[in-house]
Amino acid sequence: MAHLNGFQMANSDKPLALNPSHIVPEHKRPQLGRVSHSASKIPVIDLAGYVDETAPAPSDLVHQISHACEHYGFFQIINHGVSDELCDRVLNEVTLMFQLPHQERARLISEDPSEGVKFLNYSVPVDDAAPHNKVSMWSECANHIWHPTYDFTSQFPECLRSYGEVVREFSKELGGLADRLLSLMSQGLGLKNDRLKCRFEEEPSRRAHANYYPPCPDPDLTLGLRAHKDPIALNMLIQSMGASGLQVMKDGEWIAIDPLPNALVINLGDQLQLLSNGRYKSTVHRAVNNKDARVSLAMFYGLLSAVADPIEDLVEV
Ligand SMILES: O=C(O)CCC(=O)C(=O)O
Ligand SMILES: [Fe+2]
Repeated sequence: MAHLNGFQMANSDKPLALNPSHIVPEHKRPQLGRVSHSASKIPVIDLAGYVDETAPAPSDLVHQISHACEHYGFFQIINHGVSDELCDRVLNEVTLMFQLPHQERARLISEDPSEGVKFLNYSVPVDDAAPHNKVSMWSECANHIWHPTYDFTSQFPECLRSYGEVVREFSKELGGLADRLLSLMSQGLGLKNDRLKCRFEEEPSRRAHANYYPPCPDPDLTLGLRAHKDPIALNMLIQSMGASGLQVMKDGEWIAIDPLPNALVINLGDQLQLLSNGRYKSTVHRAVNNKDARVSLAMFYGLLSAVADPIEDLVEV
């Protein structure tokens, strides 16, 4: 079987080739021909001019954010204040990281949740009715903590140095962006600007997932990431231009979030759904494959523990 540019998963002793472990049972395949690629189906919100999260935002902007959070749980943002040049450099470094010799990545495979950085190859059930039948996802993930100020890369191995440098720079920017988004989301819930931010600062969790989806000879038979909701509060994601892979379930239909120049994809996870007392939605999404490689970097932010209770002011008594 033809090898795919010689890419080798970190957990494998052979170059990657499509084999039975990757093949999704027929009734759970992505049916790519049925996916909607209509750009207008997921909101695109322009943050131009919104720089100070401590000041009240224009009511139209607050409305756009709360509408997207309530009805979609997903949106894209443009003019978000993170330079295009930096986003390009980050995505380039993600690509280079997955071009490291597979032995170097294999050394960083770990089950230890406290590990600073680890590589993962997922093998997961895709059908609730058959929880023991696992399918290998056609993807690899590098998972590490991030922080806007503290040097989280000091424990990174030498081979991730240049990735570490750029992702630190990016994390500074994303810390500020998270503050602005949480301020808008708080205002959308009728709360004080800093209400959500203060809640997260009690016990913050920040993890990054750098995802690599290798070129796939038959994307219709595989999944990059199975359908899931993110358990955390907020995800801020950049994706490579070109191949489209991220898809969102809306009204029973899969909708592709095709890469949009200079945009970040924002989605809410289960914690924000709970904190907002169900007003904001955590939405099912998945990643599918292409004949070409795709990369993304998901920056997750939320609370360390699962959230049980909504923000007090949102509970009617
Ligand atoms: O690669 C993507 O676009 C999806 C990533 C994602 O859903 C995740 O890391 O949880
Ligand atoms: Fe996700």
